Amino acid sequence: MLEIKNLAKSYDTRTIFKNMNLTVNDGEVLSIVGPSGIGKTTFLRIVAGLLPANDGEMILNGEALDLTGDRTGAQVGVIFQDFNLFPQYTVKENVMLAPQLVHHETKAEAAENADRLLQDLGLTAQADQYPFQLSGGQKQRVAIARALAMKPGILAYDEPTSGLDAESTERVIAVIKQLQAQGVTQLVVTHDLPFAEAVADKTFDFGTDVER
Ligand SMILES: Nc1ncnc2c1ncn2[C@@H]1O[C@H](COP(=O)(O)OP(=O)(O)OP(=O)(O)O)[C@@H](O)[C@H]1O
Repeated sequence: MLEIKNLAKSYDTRTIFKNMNLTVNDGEVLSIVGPSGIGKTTFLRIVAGLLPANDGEMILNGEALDLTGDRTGAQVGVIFQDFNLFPQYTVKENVMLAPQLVHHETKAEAAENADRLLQDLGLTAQADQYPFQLSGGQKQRVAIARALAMKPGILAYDEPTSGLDAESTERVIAVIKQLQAQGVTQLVVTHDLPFAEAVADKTFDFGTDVER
């Protein structure tokens, strides 16, 4: 479960949001919507531990997350819009790298987990390919596999359907639902309302649900 209490963020003197309160239960999918420039990416970067909050708390499965913008743990897995895959590594290597470096998994353990995740996400045939050889939808699923390999308490996606065709969007919906059935808690920042409708258990609207 993710609990957000009284979260606030300003850039200099400009308040982007304040008194933000939110609870996402295990296995729930929360969609985060709102007009352009309202603060969704800012919020996601705070959740990811990349940007400091000015005030508030974020508690994941009973553990307070660092909100100084300098988090070292891997409690939150984030799938960014540009995927940030390592271009010099194969798909499987992309998935294997961080668990070995951060969780000190052996190469054999990391390989076994990567094989399983790639199979779950329909990417077994792409395991030895490089990111430049993949479609947008395949890159998206590699980014999801790579995030899941770190066994995060929550997964957060930034605009996961942007640039995807209808078939790839359907596939992302299927992946999110599959993870939801496994009890994975997920946050989805999106402009795509039909997509939000298809995956979300509940919606947080930055246009109306926060103070500023
Ligand atoms: N580093 C920064 N310094 C100052 N202001 C910023 C900074 N980053 C973002 N902002 C401002 O904060 C506001 C929220 O930006 P943010 O990118 O979070 O919005 P968004 O809801 O994700 O928009 P979009 O849907 O267009 O991506 C915007 O007005 C933006 O100009």
